[in-house]
Amino acid sequence: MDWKIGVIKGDGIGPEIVEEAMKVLDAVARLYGHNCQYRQLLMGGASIDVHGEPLTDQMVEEAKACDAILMGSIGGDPAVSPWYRLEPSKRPEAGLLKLRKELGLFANLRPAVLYDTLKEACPLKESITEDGFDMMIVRELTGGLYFGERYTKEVDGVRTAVDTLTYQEEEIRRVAKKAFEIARARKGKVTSVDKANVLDTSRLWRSVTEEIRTSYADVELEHMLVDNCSMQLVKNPRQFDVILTENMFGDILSDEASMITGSIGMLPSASLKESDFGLYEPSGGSAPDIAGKGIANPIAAILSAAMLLRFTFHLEEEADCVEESVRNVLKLGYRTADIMTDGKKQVGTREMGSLIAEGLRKK
Ligand SMILES: NC(=O)C1=CN([C@@H]2O[C@H](COP(=O)(O)OP(=O)(O)OC[C@H]3O[C@@H](n4cnc5c(N)ncnc54)[C@H](O)[C@@H]3O)[C@@H](O)[C@H]2O)C=CC1
Ligand SMILES: CC(C)CC(=O)C(=O)O
Ligand SMILES: [Mg+2]
Repeated sequence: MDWKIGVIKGDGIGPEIVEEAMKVLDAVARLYGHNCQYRQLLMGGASIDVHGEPLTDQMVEEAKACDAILMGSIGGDPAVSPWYRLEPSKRPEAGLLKLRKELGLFANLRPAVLYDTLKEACPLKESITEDGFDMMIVRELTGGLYFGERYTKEVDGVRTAVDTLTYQEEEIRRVAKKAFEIARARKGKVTSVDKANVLDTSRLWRSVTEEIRTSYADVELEHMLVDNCSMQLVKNPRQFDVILTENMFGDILSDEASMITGSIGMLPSASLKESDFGLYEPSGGSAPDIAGKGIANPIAAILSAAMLLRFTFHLEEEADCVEESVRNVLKLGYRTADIMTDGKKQVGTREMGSLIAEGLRKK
């Protein structure tokens, strides 16, 4: 099979971890006889440096011409980076939001799995983690607060900022359907997370998810308020199968879920639409605090590449092969700094990528 993959290395640790994901994709392609071609695309700070804007229209067109996009992360440290002296619509994050919107990637899948081998890296107590957990967060990605009208202006001499949270029923319906489909292929439970005791958008969210449930009699639906959900994630993460939620709640809850797997460096993601096209990226950011040190964990990027094989190309065996190699390398005791615990072997970004690429075994 021919793979035409757009690669956005991005900023900070982005290039370091994407190179390891490409190393693994190249190795899988060799093992299974696929032809992998990359097209480098610019976005975020890297694009600002060249084009003066975080994502050009030409990049969007080039991205659309690919089968899938593999991405690192974008952005810098706002306290020091010159990118944050630009107006907000010209900053790195605006490029990412534009890309998600232009490509219509409304469903962001963020799987949070506690590997047996990483229990020691999990900050939760043993009685909570002993049986592990495996959840999928389905986050709405192209609506809500991140895409509403926003401005800051003086009102009666007082600086006033406004962000708008809007959802239309169709935006909720399509992502809810995805969540129910995914739950059906897993343990059959959707927890829809909202703030329906306060927000109108959440009350609409509840009502639409209730409508969708009628087409999925085999899937259980429960509703949970977001503040309670953030607590339940650390109290009893095993209760969750699929968490369905809106854009900002999903952004926050998925970072929390990542930490209980050991590190944000472990959490991949897939951003999907109705077709097979998808954008695959780690859930975390560009980690400017560790960029250039060769210590970032590339596993989230590598597992994102596995999701690319599964969701865009429907190559289950190849995706399993990558995930299996990640599990084996962890079992052998190799750890990057963020998941390092006593008695394990600490390795850097490139070594971790090489171990996973070299550990691939055809089934
Ligand atoms: N999708 C994207 O491209 C995203 C970009 N960002 C951007 O990233 C920049 C930094 O944001 P932060 O709030 O610091 O979040 P962050 O996720 O980049 O970092 C938070 C903490 O996690 C650590 N970390 C993240 N990924 C890691 C990895 N692979 N291995 C080891 N440790 C890792 C960092 O070192 C840091 O201590 C900002 O400019 C932000 O806007 C943030 C989130 C998502
Ligand atoms: C940088 C933001 C626009 C996005 C974000 O934090 C995320 O997708 O996790
Ligand atoms: Mg985030």
